Amino acid sequence: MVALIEACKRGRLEPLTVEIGPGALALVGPNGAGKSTMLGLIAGRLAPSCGRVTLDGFPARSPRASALRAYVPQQIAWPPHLRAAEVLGAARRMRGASEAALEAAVRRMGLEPVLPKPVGLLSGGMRQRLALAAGLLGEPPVWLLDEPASALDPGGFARLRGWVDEHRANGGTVIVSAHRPEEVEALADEALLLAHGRLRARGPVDSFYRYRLEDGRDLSEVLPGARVLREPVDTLREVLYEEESTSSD
Ligand SMILES: Nc1ncnc2c1ncn2[C@@H]1O[C@H](COP(=O)(O)OP(=O)(O)OP(=O)(O)O)[C@@H](O)[C@H]1O
Repeated sequence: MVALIEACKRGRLEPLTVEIGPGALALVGPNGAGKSTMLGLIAGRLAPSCGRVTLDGFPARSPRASALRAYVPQQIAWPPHLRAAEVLGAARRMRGASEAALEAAVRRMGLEPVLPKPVGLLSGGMRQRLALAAGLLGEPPVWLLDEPASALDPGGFARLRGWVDEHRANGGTVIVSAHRPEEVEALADEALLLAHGRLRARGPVDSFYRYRLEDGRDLSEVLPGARVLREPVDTLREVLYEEESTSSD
């Protein structure tokens, strides 16, 4: 399975070429960097302004590509009176998945106690678990997760991590946007850094800090928020924390 992005989105993402194979790739970068835009392009929710986006050669907006991927956006507005079980049932029918796949997804995310509840009465974390279970049930090869961990408690995060680990061990692809270094380190093997709509760097999570841009400059030279970094850039953790602390100035 290969996702290929040779595309741009006007005003949001400059032209870039990215090939993504099996494994887990984290999209990182400051607010407004273009992470959700990139996920939206791969998810077929956004049309590129130039170029093309394909999954295994199929255009991202084609039905063939949609059968290959699951997309869990940052927020989903379900009608509040729908029960969690009804949301999952609708997702199962839409995906053409089995009852067993639905039950497995419910167990994965620990949703048994909230199945009879209207989604409008669920906590933010439980809604996020529901979004993950509904989005990932049936487990297509490519998972697109937009900040999946932000509302999860440690128990929910451990469940997500376990599911992601198993998917990547089975040869699946996970593309996940995340801000917190501990989430990036837990969920991904590789990180891709976007800033201001441009691809800045890509490298293994555990050696990202030693990554140099193709033009020879250090990461800290092109990320405005990273200017204050100690030299050399020591860890991905440091890059993101410094970016956070300078953006609140
Ligand atoms: N519907 C839209 N129409 C036009 N521009 C948009 C739209 N949604 C987002 N943008 C802009 O596109 C750029 C990239 O936004 P995007 O949501 O992809 O960033 P992000 O990296 O996911 O940010 P965050 O970390 O805040 O979620 C930003 O400048 C944003 O203001």
